[in-house]
Amino acid sequence: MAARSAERSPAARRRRDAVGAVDTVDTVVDMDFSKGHGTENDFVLLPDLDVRIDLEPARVAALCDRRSGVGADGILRVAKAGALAAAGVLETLPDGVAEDDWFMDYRNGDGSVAEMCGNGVRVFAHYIRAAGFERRDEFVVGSRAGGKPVVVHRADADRGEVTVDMGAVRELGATTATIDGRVFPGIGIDVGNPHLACVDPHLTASGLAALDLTASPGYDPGVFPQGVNVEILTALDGGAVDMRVHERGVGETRSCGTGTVAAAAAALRHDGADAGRVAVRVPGGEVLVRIADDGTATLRGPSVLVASGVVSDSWWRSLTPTRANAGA
Ligand SMILES: N[C@@H](CCC[C@H](N)C(=O)O)C(=O)O
Repeated sequence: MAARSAERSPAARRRRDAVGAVDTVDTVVDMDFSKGHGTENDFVLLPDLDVRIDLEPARVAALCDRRSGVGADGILRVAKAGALAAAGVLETLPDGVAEDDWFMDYRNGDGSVAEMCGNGVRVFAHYIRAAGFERRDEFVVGSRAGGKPVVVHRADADRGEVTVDMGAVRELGATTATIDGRVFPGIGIDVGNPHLACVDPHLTASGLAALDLTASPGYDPGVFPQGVNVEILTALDGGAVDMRVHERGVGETRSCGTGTVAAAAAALRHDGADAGRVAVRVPGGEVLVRIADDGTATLRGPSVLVASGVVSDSWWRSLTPTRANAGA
């Protein structure tokens, strides 16, 4: 997966040096953060317009830890795409992303980088509006999977509602997932990041709720060499499905935006349709997915900003003694 190896590449370092950009190691003091969620898929948002925060994996994991950190499924660094490229965080600007576009620099809770996060884009867009960084209702949020146009329907201090143009939904073919000791047929789906969506027509909402998703589902690494997010769902009934998800780099989460798009595509395909509108119920709420005839999708749903604060500078520096505390 290109996005994972693009961090701090020699080419990116050369460009950063050429433009005299700041290094991202420990030049930030007392980091501001906000905490938000989209259907209970929760994130720590780090406004970092000058790209000074060193988001090395161990620090991301520590910040996301639910007992010893702030606690979240992932981190959303808030910056402009051009600033991230200048700092060497992005090697190149992804398709459809301009230097002046906002960029959601997403990290999973285990510190790994992922190409895209559908709920993250919704919360990111709500946050930059609520925080006053952006005034428009329609703009592009960059991700490693390309530019994602958003429409902000509502952006109050705490509540938001956002539609994301998720772009192309690409089927990767039939495969299986092993969940809770059972093998489920499913299809691989690329929504910018990899998914394996399994529709089980015999599954009821209560049967779905009873499945044990604590262990990582089994999958074919030949089909998903970079790992995969696995969705298990009921068949379409009255335009809606129930879904649970086990996310790559996180574990079970209460919602996954890209996962709901993959689930909607799989549910429609199971019904013999290519396009349509699907309400996807997840443990953390409900979102609406529309898949168009041209194979692109939109995702609409709520966003909530619940808190803001400051990360202790001494705690943050204590996380990486070899770098942050060198000489201290
Ligand atoms: N929760 C996200 C997806 C986050 C990335 C995923 N875990 C991966 O590694 O691909 C969403 O809302 O889409």
